[in-house]
Amino acid sequence: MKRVALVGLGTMGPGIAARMARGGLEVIATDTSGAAIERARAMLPVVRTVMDRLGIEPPPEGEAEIRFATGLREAVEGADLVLENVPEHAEIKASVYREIDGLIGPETIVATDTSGIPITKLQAGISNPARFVGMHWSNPPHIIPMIEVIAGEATAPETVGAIRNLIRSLGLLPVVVKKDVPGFVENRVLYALLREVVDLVERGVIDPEDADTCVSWGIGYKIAVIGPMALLDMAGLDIYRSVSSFLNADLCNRSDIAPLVEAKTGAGRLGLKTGGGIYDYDADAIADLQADRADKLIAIRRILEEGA
Ligand SMILES: NC(=O)C1=CN([C@@H]2O[C@H](COP(=O)(O)OP(=O)(O)OC[C@H]3O[C@@H](n4cnc5c(N)ncnc54)[C@H](O)[C@@H]3O)[C@@H](O)[C@H]2O)C=CC1
Ligand SMILES: Cc1ncc(C(=O)O)c(C(=O)O)c1O
Repeated sequence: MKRVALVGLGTMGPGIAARMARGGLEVIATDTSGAAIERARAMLPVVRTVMDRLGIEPPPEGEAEIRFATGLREAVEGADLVLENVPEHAEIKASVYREIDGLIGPETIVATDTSGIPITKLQAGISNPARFVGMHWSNPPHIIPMIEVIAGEATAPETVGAIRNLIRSLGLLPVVVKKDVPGFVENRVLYALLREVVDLVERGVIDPEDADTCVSWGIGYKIAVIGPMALLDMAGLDIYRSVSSFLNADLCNRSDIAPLVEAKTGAGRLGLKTGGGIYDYDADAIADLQADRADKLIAIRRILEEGA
């Protein structure tokens, strides 16, 4: 696999483009928004510096080029892989698949970075579903090494194998999800946690800052080293059995969107990208906050990879 077309340059696209180019893949990236293309172009030096600090080396042939295209036709022409990164709405994704369908060859793989729309549903809108697959990166994609690979009912095993091998060749960690369940694995786990934390904050059990301290220093720090299944063994399955016998029934099980989230999104408070969400952000301090987070993620990743 040599050439990748990346469609969508919002939160995820620029980091993915940079990571793939660092791995030697020629990237042609596009977005319907000219502003998004310019923002992505401007982000590349910062992202490359973070990858340098992570010690992510290019292959002997060197880092590949990233080009920006203003239209889908130019972006996907000659691509071995088209990676779709447009918003998480099935209809928007379907319109992209309809548009590229006539522009790509039978060998081109189309992958989606959907956070959790079933692949079987998305691949129904493409004429070669055997070459369609989920490739779910985690944010920030130039730092987090794990990528989920998900087959839909019509995905060929060779397509899964090709994407898994591609991820390995980039020095990243593919995890093949064996069933096409909504949210796959990473987001099922993350959203179980987020649902509970939002509920606890909403019910006044804890303030947002203390919830973050509790989860980051109590669970997050430990879980980076000891995964949840291994944690069960560390705690003892007898303990888990006793606690879960009364606690499971009391955990949040709401199936709608929490009022706190509806209120914030309704007021346009989407988080960092609008200058405020759960917390408020000073526009001048956002770059420093992101740099500080990148520094810490780099330091933790080095230790996890190399040992203390
Ligand atoms: N934000 C996150 O933390 C993560 C998001 N994802 C998934 O990745 C995908 C992209 O997410 P984000 O980057 O957060 O979205 P975003 O909303 O930040 O960016 C999407 C970009 O797609 C562009 N776009 C819309 N329609 C287009 C079209 N027809 N052709 C080309 N470009 C088009 C928009 O202009 C925008 O720049 C979604 O499916 C999302 O669920 C996956 C992992 C993490
Ligand atoms: C809130 C949220 N939702 C989805 C994702 C994703 O992986 O798709 C993430 C992420 O961190 O990557 C996320 O934080």
